[in-house]
Amino acid sequence: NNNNNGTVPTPLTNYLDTQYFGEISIGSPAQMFNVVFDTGSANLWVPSQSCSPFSTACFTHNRYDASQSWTYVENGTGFSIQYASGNVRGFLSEDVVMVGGIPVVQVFAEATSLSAMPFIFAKFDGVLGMGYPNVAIDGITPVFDRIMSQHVLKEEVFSVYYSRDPKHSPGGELVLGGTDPNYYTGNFNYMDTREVGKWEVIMKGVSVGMEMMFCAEGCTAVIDTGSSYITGPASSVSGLMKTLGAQLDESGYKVNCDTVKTLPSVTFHLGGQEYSLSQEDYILWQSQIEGDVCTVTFRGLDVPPPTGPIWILGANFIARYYTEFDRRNNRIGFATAV
Ligand SMILES: CC(C)(C)OC(=O)N[C@@H]1CNC[C@H](C(=O)N(Cc2cccc(Cl)c2Cl)C2CC2)C1
Repeated sequence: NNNNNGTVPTPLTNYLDTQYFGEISIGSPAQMFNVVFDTGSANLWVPSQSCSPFSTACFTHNRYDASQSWTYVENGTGFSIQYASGNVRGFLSEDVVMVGGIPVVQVFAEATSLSAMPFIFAKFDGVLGMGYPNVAIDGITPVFDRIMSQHVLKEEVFSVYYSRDPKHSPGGELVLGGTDPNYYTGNFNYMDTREVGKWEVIMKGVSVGMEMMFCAEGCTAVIDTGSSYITGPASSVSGLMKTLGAQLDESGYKVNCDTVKTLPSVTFHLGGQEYSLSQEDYILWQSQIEGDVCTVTFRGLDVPPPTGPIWILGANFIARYYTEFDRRNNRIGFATAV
């Protein structure tokens, strides 16, 4: 619903503070899909009606049926994405995609095979990449670029609000064309992207409490709306966890819930500003039968050069800092989220 001031809001659902997704439609008549708006990638894919019966992850999600859409255009080019955590394979199709009520004729991928890991845990059906065209696989023009070329947006930016409380409604909001003052306070602090073509910035350090501990000589931080957590080089994260007294077990780093209130804040030095996360921002506190479990929402991930070493600031960072992605000026802005 383009409320005529050139900004288009899409409400997001928050699933356990780890998955934030919104609804789009593909085809005529509209076939609905829940997608993650992912700044770390630049392709749109959804499960296909023709996915293999052995792909469990496919059958537990909404699937696109080309035969039911009269605006479908065949393409058939092969498609595959290799994620760190799994892979997606399929073929390209073209149809009308509606995002926030804006129609675009879009080339997207019909996924015919989805690796069970991690997609059986996905509450969303697919991914709508909000990255730059040069990140797009098969050189497909991304959705946001197709929307920008329609000149319907007030500004060539999009903004993301992620709620921190799964009971809060809405669980989040994507705004195309501007920002939503209902979800942030104070001013935006902007920093240029490290290079044109990726939603990443130069980070000047990571401190724990008052002590600068990592990335003191500078490193790269990817601002990734499609990642649940914060990841950093495995050696740095394990050093950080030792400082927090966290133990690594099969499902991540855990701390004793009794110690949570004494934990130090972790601060990311970006663009001349300090962005701190306190313990309630980076601890996932789950009350379970056998007692409370407190997970530290940081993960070690070694991304090989030339891309890495990098830190990835995901949903738990964005939930604290409302984020504006500015394609006009190739910069990212942060304001304190409400
Ligand atoms: C190189 C290239 C392939 C472009 O890299 C990427 O696409 N990199 C993507 C960067 N953003 C996060 C993406 C991701 O990890 N998932 C999986 C995921 C994330 C959170 C929770 C769940 Cl359940 C899942 Cl399945 C996609 C859903 C966004 C990978």
